[in-house]
Amino acid sequence: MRLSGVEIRWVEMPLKSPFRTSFGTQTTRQLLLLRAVSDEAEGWGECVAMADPVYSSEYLEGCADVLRRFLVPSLGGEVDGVAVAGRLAKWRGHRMAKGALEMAVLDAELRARGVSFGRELGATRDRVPCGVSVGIMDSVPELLDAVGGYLDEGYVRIKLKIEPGWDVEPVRAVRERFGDDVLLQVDANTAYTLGDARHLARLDPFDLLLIEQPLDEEEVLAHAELAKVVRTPICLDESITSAKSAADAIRLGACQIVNIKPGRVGGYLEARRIHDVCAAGGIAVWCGGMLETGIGRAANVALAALPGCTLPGDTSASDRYYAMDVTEPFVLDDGHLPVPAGPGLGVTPLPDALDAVTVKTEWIAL
Ligand SMILES: CSCC[C@@H](NC(=O)CCC(=O)O)C(=O)O
Ligand SMILES: [Mg+2]
Repeated sequence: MRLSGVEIRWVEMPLKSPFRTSFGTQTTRQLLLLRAVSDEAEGWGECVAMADPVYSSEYLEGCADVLRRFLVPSLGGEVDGVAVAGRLAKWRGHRMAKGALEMAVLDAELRARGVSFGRELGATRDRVPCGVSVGIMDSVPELLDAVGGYLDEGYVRIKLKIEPGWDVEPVRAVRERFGDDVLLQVDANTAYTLGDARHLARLDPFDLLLIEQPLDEEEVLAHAELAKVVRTPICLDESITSAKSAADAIRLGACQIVNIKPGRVGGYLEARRIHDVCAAGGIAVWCGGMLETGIGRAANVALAALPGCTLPGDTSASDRYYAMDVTEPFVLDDGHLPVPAGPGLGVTPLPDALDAVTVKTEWIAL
C-alpha cells in the first residue's frame, strides 16, 4: 500500500489520580497518536514516550521531531507493516517513535486485509487476565485502600511501585492485610544499586512473583550478580530493548522473567520476536504498560494473548487511569479483558472523545 501521509496528534489525558513511581509523579499523560493514511485504509499508532526523558531517553517532542524529519519521510512508495523496521533502520535508536509508526502502518494494512492484531501476532486466547500497577502512596493505609479497591474490581495481580524507603514495609502490609494468595510483585524502575542487594533480599519472605528492574537499565551483569543474592525472580523492563538484548540478558542470567513493552522495543513485531526468544529460553513474559489510551491498550491486550505471556500483564481497564478513554472503554470482566477481534486494532477513536483531549495536530505529507 502507499501512504499519502501521517497525522501526528498531541494528546493530553488527565489521570484520575496521581501516579507516583521512583522517577516522579504523573498527573496528566501527554502522548502522541499517529494516524497513517494510505490508499487502502487508515491506521492508528500510539507513541508511549513520556513528556520528559525520565523513563527512557525518549520524550514526546523528540519523538515528534524525529517522526517529522526522518521517520515518516522514509516511508514513501510501496510499504507494509513488516517493511517499516527495515526502512527506518538507517536512523539510530528512537524505538518508541519507530514503534508508533510501525503500529499505525501495520494497523492500516491489517484493516485493509481484514485481519486482527491478535491473529497477526499469534494470539491463542480471546481474553486475558489483568494485573494492575499501584503507585507509591503517601501512607500505608492509603496504599491498602487502593489495593483493596483493585482486588474488589477483580484484578488478578497487584504490582507495587517501590523505591528506597518504600519497599519492605508496604509489601509486608499488603501481605498481612490481603494474605499469601494474592499474586504480588514490585517494580523499582531502576531505583536501587547492587549495594542494596541484601536489603532487596528482605523482600524474599513475601513470596513475590518478581522484582522488576531493580537496577539501572545498563546494569545487566549486576542484575545477574543480584540474582545470586535475591531469591525472588528478577524481571527486566527498561534493560530489554530488543530480541537481541533479551537473548543476551537471559544468557547472562540477568533475568528470569521479561516485561515486554512494544513501544520500548520498537514495535509489536519486535515484541513478538522477544516473546519467541524468551519462550525458546524458558523465560516467562508478560505485557507491560505505559498508561496507554484504548489505542495502545487494544494492541497490548492482543500481545498479552500470546502463548508465552504466562503472567498477568499491566493491561488494566481504561478506568484505571482515565475517566474517559479515546476509544470505547476497556472494561474488566471477571479480572479479564477481551482481545479485540475486529480488523487491525479492532478499535477506533471516538471523534468527540479524541477531540476533547487533542491539543495539537500536524499533517506530514509523503
Ligand atoms: C509512567 S510509568 C510507566 C512505566 C511503568 N508502567 C507501569 O507501571 C504500568 C502502567 C500501566 O498500567 O499502563 C513500568 O515501569 O512498568
Ligand atoms: Mg516497569
